Amino acid sequence: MTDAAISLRDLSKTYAGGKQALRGISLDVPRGQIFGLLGPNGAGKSTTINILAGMVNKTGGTAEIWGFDLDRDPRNAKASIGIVPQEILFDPFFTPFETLENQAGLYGVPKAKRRSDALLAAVHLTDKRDAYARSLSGGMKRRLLVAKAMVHSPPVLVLDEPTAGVDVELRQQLWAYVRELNQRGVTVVLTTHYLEEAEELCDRIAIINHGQVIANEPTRALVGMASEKVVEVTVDRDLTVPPAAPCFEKIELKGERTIVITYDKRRVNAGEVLAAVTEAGLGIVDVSTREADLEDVFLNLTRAAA
Ligand SMILES: Nc1ncnc2c1ncn2[C@@H]1O[C@H](COP(=O)(O)OP(=O)(O)OP(=O)(O)O)[C@@H](O)[C@H]1O
Repeated sequence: MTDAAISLRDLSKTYAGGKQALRGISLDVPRGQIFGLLGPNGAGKSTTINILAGMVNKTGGTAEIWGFDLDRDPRNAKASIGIVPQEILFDPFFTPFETLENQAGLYGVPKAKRRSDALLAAVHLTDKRDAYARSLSGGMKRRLLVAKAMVHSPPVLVLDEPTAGVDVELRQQLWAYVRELNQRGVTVVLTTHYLEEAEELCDRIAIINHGQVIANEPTRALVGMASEKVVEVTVDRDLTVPPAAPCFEKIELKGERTIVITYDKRRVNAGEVLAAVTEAGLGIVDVSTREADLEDVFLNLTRAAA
């Protein structure tokens, strides 16, 4: 037993048709964090989450949720986790309030301890309390799903691609709520394709590729792993062909006077890159640099492991 919120050891899954979706996933989600699970399509994120949700049976390894082993103590393991699935599935004839009450009933939450109205308020659905679920917008349904996953007050909340297809404003609202829950002590695990969001929101990120963990680091350390940097230089004359230099990994023209240079910060520094521009006979009018972001790291890691 560990004191991690979720602890996976050598978790594997081979589907009935022979597809090996997970090839021995081992990772710990520290308690109290927002943990990101990233990976390209088909990497095994949903399979991992579905195993935790009890919807898919693992074929090897162990999983613990809040210290409870999924095989030996499934009831406590299940009570410790709330899952917001990727797909929106509701009974269209129940209202949001009834949906939450029914779910609380399924989890055996006594009436006196139910918090349906508070949950509806938290996800800004109080004014839809008694509307039919089928009349809710996609975004409202997604918020209701989050509330539904929290009816039994689990210490761990897992969100599978919660903001896919959700507009920017709503995404911000959802993230604000996730942050609020986290501040109140809920450990959050999320899968997302929005790297920027993972970077902004997550304390720690694991990257899965072809059913294996290829990185598992604090977000800052992961972003620091990027070796490429980009510098944008505006020069003093129009160009039709960008200059070349051995220290440039890549160079592109953006408009007539701006060149975008990618360089490897392990090999050269920005001074050398700018000196190469000057040596090409160009005057420098303006410079801006961009730190490599998670996307660069992600592409490098998944490409290297392809
Ligand atoms: N029920 C199933 N039967 C057979 N193969 C499956 C099943 N579910 C998933 N797979 C396969 O297992 C692999 C992992 O899929 P999974 O859905 O876990 O990936 P993912 O990382 O969640 O991707 P996505 O972001 O596209 O949902 C994929 O190759 C997928 O085709």
